[in-house]
Amino acid sequence: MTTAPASRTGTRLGVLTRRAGDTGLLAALPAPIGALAWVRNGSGLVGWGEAARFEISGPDRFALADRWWAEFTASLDVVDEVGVPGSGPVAFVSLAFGDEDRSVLIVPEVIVGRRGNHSWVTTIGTDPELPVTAVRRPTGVRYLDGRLPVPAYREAVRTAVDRMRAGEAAKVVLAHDLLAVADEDIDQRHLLSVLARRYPDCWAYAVDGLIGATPELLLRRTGQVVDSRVLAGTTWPRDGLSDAELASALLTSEKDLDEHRYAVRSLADALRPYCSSLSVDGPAVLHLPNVSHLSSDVVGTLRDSPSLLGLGAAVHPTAAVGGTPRAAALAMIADLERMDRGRYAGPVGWIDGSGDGELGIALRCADVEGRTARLFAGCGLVASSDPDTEVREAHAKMRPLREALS
Ligand SMILES: C=C(O[C@@H]1C=C(C(=O)O)C=C[C@H]1O)C(=O)O
Repeated sequence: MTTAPASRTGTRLGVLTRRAGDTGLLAALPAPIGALAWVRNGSGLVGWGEAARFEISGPDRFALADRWWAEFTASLDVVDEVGVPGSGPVAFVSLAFGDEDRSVLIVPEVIVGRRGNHSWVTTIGTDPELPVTAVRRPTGVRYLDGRLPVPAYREAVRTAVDRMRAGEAAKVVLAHDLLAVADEDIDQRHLLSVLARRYPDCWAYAVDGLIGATPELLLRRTGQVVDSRVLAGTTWPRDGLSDAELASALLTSEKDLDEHRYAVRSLADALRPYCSSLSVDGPAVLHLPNVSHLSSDVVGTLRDSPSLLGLGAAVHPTAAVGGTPRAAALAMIADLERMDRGRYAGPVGWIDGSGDGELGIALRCADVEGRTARLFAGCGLVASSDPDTEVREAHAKMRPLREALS
């Protein structure tokens, strides 16, 4: 399914990027819904309003989104007084994990950006000049089963482990969901600001109601350089263990190292054909307040100038969120999860008019609509995984959103 660009037809849209004072990104968001964000350690982009929207589903979603963005940017009159990645026209991107669900690109009317010493405001078309309303915290939040409640998830993990022991796949990532319902419509800015404050090393994001803070960078393109942060292999704070003890447990766990190797290999193998050089640095341990992960950084020099979405099509889904071999793992996910992942575990981030941008993996997130938030979390499984441990790991991964909703 394709929908036509919803840009204002007939006239060329004007885009103006001007330097601005550094006033804080998330605090600029004017309204409780419709937040667009990609923020880490106080830098990044936020946006609001919609100058254009493109929705798509199907196996060609990356290519069709890419083509739409190229055509859309070619139709703009751009004045960019800053000239860094993220200035000028930007689309916020949130693509579905699978072929069936809806993917979306949104071009805001207003973007506020910060990168290094640069701060700017971009307007696309007209600035709606919305007054900033007060941020409201959600009240009366209660939790309900999602499509795959915990007992059914535990059983799905058990079955996946049995099937991997029988040789069906080496790694598969299974996820489950949970519903949170508040008394009133949830203010997306509250979730974003709590996530950004408690998880400053993650990328706090919001696109069309999908709100989260991901520690995993699928791909970033900055000119000819492409890089990625691959995570797989997880533990979490317990029994008073220090960070050093958690790190040494992870770095010596064959199960976690296996999970990690599959994920790095899937990303690096898919990226290598596009690169004249590619290096992998890791694994090291990334400590977050709720979990610690094995983490590897991959950096490549691009041979030509493939677009970020084109590269995304080549690497998604990595074995961090799919499995190994990919086709067998995806078949097992469809068979055992029996829920739509929607945009969870899909690429999320932004692209600009010169082909630069950042796509994270949409983890540690909730799909927010009105009073309801649908939370997701998943775990990489290998033949030696234990169902109860994986259920606890998924619980730890939902903690950021539960904290933000409480
Ligand atoms: C699937 C998720 O996380 C992924 C799975 C991990 C693991 O199994 O160790 C670690 C990081 C992510 O790549 C999630 O957070 O929902």
